[in-house]
Amino acid sequence: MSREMSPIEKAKFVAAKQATEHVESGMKVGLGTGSTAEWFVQCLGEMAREEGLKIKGVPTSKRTGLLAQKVGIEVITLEEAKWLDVTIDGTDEYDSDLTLIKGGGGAHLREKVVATASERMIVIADASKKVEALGAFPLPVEVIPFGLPVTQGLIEETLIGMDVLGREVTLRMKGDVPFVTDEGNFILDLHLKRIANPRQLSLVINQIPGVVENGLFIDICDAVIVGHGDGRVTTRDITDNTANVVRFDVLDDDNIFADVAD
Ligand SMILES: O=C[C@H](O)[C@H](O)[C@H](O)COP(=O)(O)O
Repeated sequence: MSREMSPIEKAKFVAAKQATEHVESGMKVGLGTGSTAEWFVQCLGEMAREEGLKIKGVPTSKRTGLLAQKVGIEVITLEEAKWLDVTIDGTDEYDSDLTLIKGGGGAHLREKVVATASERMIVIADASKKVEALGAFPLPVEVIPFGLPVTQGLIEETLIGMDVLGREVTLRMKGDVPFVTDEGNFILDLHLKRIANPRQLSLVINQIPGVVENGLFIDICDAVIVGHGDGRVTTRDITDNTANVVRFDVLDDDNIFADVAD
């Protein structure tokens, strides 16, 4: 399978494959959204079919829910699960504190709810998602459709006082109409270029009437598993005792991971 992949797809795949090490039968698992998370769901499906893995999955989007059912994963709601052992999800950006920008696929609201209802959140990503400062990727903000121009105006006004490099705010479109989230809301993308203080920005944005949730994930992500185009996987876990130590694993031709450094 991996031989025909582009380097970027291979990077996503190896990160997703490595993340399955954190899943075992009996667990309740949050299933992220996006192209990297889809690899993870596919891997779990394969384990369910070939190794009898039995988990209950809580999808973070309708799209992921459909895929999970298709590959043979039992899907339950968050209400049924109440609490999850782990959530595995992709990201659009992450920094050295494991603060994230998510929502490139418009799913960050449900993703944040699911991740915060989980014992651990593990992010899977290709190496291009690592940034020195967050903000090159536009920050998605989910807003209710009612009074959209008012909410957008308040966000624009608020950004004037914030330490960011760009201040353009655009309504996300799907063709000729606004993109609509699974919760029936719209997305405003904030083109900030560089966010000096993500925590302050997140608090201020979420105070604005009409805003449901922004795409900054702060103090939520516990570990990032980064895949590389050559099959290497780098893990950064801020919750274990070896915090900040990077582990390198190598994917050999038979898809077997072996530690080569600690
Ligand atoms: O709304 C979408 C999610 O936050 C995704 O996890 C994020 O956009 C990353 O997606 P991908 O793995 O396709 O880059």
